[in-house]
Amino acid sequence: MEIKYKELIEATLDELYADSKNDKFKMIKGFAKAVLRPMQPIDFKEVYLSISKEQGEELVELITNNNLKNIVEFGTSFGISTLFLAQGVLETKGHIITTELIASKVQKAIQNFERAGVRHLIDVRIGNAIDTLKNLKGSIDLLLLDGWKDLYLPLFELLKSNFHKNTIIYVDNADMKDSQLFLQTVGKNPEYELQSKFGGKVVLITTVK
Ligand SMILES: C[S@@+](CC[C@H](N)C(=O)[O-])C[C@H]1O[C@@H](n2cnc3c(N)ncnc32)[C@H](O)[C@@H]1O
Repeated sequence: MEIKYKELIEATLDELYADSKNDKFKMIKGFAKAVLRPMQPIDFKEVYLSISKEQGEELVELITNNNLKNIVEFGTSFGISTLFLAQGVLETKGHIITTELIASKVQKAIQNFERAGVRHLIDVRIGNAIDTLKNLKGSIDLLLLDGWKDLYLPLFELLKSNFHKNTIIYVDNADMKDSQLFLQTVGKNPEYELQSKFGGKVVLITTVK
């Protein structure tokens, strides 16, 4: 990766991680809004909810070690995970489609991609992932699932025809209830293999070879 990109991405990530230190307080506000009704993404419009730095660094390795080029991400938030994906595809000469429901988050994510010098690698889609990823053309090498967990199964079904025998599906927050239901369903299919990482926080789904 050119030094120019490496420095810009790392500087942007450092700033974003520093800012995300306030997530805990902002999350309490989000939970408070959801006392009398189910939680909604808008309740967390100020919150990063990002993957950890260790996860991000491992994602970069996953992309470069497996030469993954066509990447789709569900759940952009402010773009932390997308910036790690960008580090990977700078090496493999790939590109990223990422999608986020909350327009204000998308605006900030785009600013972050511009600051990091990688906007040209990222197709950012605003709206419900079920709509924005409908009729997706081309194959997917890596699908990162990191949005609302009840959509993991419908999105997996929607995008299944874009998978190939080496596609990797990265499931974040795999230990949450809805993710577990999704993984139980996929795990029943003998075509797929599940590998747990980060103490069960992440599961990688691959095709049995
Ligand atoms: C856990 S956060 C993503 C964090 C991000 N991947 C990172 O590591 O920086 C989940 C995001 O998914 C978004 N989201 C929830 N439901 C969605 C939907 N139906 N379509 C698109 N995005 C959605 C939320 O607004 C939230 O920003």
